[in-house]
Amino acid sequence: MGEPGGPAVTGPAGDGPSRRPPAGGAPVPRPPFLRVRNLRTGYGPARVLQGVDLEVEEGEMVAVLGQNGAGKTTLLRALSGLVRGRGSVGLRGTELLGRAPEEIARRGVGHVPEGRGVFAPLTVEENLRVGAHLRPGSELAEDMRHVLTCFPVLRAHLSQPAGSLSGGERQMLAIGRALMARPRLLLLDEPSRGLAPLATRRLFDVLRAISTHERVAMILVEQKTQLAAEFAARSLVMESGRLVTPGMAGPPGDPSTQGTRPWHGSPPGPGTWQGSGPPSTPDVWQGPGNPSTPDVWQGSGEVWQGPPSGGRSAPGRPRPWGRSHG
Ligand SMILES: Nc1ncnc2c1ncn2[C@@H]1O[C@H](COP(=O)(O)OP(=O)(O)OP(=O)(O)O)[C@@H](O)[C@H]1O
Repeated sequence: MGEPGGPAVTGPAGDGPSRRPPAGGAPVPRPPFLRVRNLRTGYGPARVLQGVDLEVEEGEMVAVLGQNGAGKTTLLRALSGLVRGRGSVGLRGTELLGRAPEEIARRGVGHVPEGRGVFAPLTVEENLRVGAHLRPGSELAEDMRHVLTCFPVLRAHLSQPAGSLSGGERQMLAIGRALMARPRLLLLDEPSRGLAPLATRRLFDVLRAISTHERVAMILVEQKTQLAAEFAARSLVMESGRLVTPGMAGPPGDPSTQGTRPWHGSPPGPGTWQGSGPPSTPDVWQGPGNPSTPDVWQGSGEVWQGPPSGGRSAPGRPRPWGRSHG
């Protein structure tokens, strides 16, 4: 069951990274397009997600990698409301947890599940129309044109049953059907499954173009890790029910986050925290030892040693801890 009374997600939706500053003041950071906090869920007594934290910006493609059974599919299901979660999932400032899957879809979340889910007896065109059932009819022709521009190969098969398509064509149809709903966030579960490397590259090219030019955020669950990492703006790994960034060091003494990022919580002692990332995807470091007064470190591709000996460090101001190595 979701937690409607969970942490409030506030702030207006919009395009830029920050709101207009109050007269004479610094810009107020806008909440990220998607902000997931401490998301937990499972199946019956089995806990799968143990506290996922994730932020995705508008138009950003994030790859989620990890071992079989790590919980990647479960994460996508929780985000689209197919399994109930606890914690917080904020989309453009609106809490999604506790809402029905159809309402989440209506709010702009498209989910392409694993396995090329298409309606095999329906034609390609009928499948696409089904995808548009949440949208006004007058836009259907325009959306259809758009999808066929993204996946021109489907045009030749419009009146053919979807069940007769090749694996790659079915995958394109499944994604095309999701696009018909004009999602702002697209959840893609192993879209490359069964595709040859060249076909995967072509598909990822199309996805990246959609994310870049139409500002559709994407969470791409993939087993083809290298290729996914090449196309995505960021890669995260599902580990022990949490999302971590490969190659980043957490606070020493915390085995659950050792060598990983992001990390939230009180550090057990001075150590090294490594962060990186473009300014549009700030890294948050909370501490030291007092979660109520978080320090915010905004990533700049540098590596900083910490934690600070005390006090807060605002972005752009000198930090009380030094740069260690780059
Ligand atoms: N419907 C379900 N009922 C019970 N357990 C489930 C269900 N779906 C998944 N699980 C279990 O939840 C855990 C996570 O599964 P999930 O499918 O999310 O992993 P995954 O990372 O996507 O794996 P893969 O890469 O193999 O697809 C696994 O242990 C799996 O057996």
